[in-house]
Amino acid sequence: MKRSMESEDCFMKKFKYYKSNKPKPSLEEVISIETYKFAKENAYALQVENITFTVKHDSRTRALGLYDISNWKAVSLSRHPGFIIIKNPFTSLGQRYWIRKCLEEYAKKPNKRNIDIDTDVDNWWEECFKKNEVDRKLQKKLRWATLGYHHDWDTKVYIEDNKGVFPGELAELCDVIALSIGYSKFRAEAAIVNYYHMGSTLSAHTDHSEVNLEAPLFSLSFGQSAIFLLGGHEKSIEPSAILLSSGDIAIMSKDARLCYHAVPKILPSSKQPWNNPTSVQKTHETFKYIKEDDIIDPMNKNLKEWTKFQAYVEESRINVNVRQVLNENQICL
Ligand SMILES: O=C(O)CCC(=O)C(=O)O
Ligand SMILES: [Fe+2]
Repeated sequence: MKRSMESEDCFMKKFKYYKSNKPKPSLEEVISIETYKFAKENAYALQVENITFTVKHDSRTRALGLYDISNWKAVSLSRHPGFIIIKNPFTSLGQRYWIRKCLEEYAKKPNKRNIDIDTDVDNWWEECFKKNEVDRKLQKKLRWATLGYHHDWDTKVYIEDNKGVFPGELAELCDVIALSIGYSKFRAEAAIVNYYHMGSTLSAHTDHSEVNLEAPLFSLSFGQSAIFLLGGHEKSIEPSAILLSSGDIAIMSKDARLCYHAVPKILPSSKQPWNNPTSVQKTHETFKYIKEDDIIDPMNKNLKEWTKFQAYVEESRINVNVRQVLNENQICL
C-alpha cells in the first residue's frame, strides 16, 4: 500500500509544484515549443523534433480559419512517442471564430454542461449579458460542455442514448488536422470543451472511455496559456511540463493516447494571436461535413463583433478535446 502511494506521488508532486501560488513554481523546465526551448539539461531532458506533414495542402484550410498546411510547424517529443504539437496553425480570424463558437454555441443547450446541475439556463452566453452589466458569476461558473456522445463524468461510459449532433464545422476541422498527419479515417464523435479561469486546474487522468483507443485525440487550446503535464501509463512516471498557447493543437496518438495528463496552471499568454484579423473569401471548394457558405459569413462576422469575446479570453482559457468513440466499422454503441 505504502509503495503505491509513493509511486503515485510522482505525478502528484509535479502537479502540486506547478499549481502552487506560494511559492510560485520556476518555469525553467517547462518546454515551450514556441521558442523551441528544450527542457533544462537533466535526467528528463527531452528532444524536440520537427515532424513533417503527410498532406501539404487542403483546400478547406482558409475557410476553417487555418493557414495553409505548408506553413504549419509540428513537433514531437522523444520522451513521449505519439504526442504531437502543431504550433498554432490558426489565422487571427480563425482564432476568433473558434473562440466564439465555444462561447456562443457549444455552451448552449442541448449540449450538456456543468451548470445544468443547479441552473436552468438555455443560452449561457446570452444569459451572461441579459442585464446592463455582464454577469461575471454566471460567466465564471461554466467549466465544461460536452458535444456529440456526452462524456459521463461518473460512469466514464458513453451510451447511445446520450448523444447530440456533433458540430459539422468542428468535425471538418478535425478531419483536416487528422489528414495532415496521416489519419484518413478519423471521425470526430465526442468532444469536451473545457473553460478555465486563471485559478482553474484539471487533475491527473487518462481518457479511456472511448471504444476506439487507436484513434488519436485532438486537443485545441485558445485564449490564455496552460502548463500541460504529460506523463506515462502509470502515475509513478514523472510527467513533462509543456506550455500550450492559444491556437496550439496537441495530439495524443499511439503510445501517448492513454498517458496520464493534467493542467496544474493557467498562465497569462504572452501574445494575443486573435488580434489583427483579415477577412476570408469563398473558394467554392467541397467540404465533407459542411457547406462553405455556412462558415464564411460567421467567420467574417468576427472582424467587427468581437469585444465581448475578447474580454472573456483575456482572462480565460478554452480547450476543445475531440475524440473518436466508435471503431472504424461500428455505427453505434
Ligand atoms: O485542457 C487541456 O489541455 C486538457 C483537457 C483534457 O485533458 C480533457 O478534457 O480530457
Ligand atoms: Fe484528458
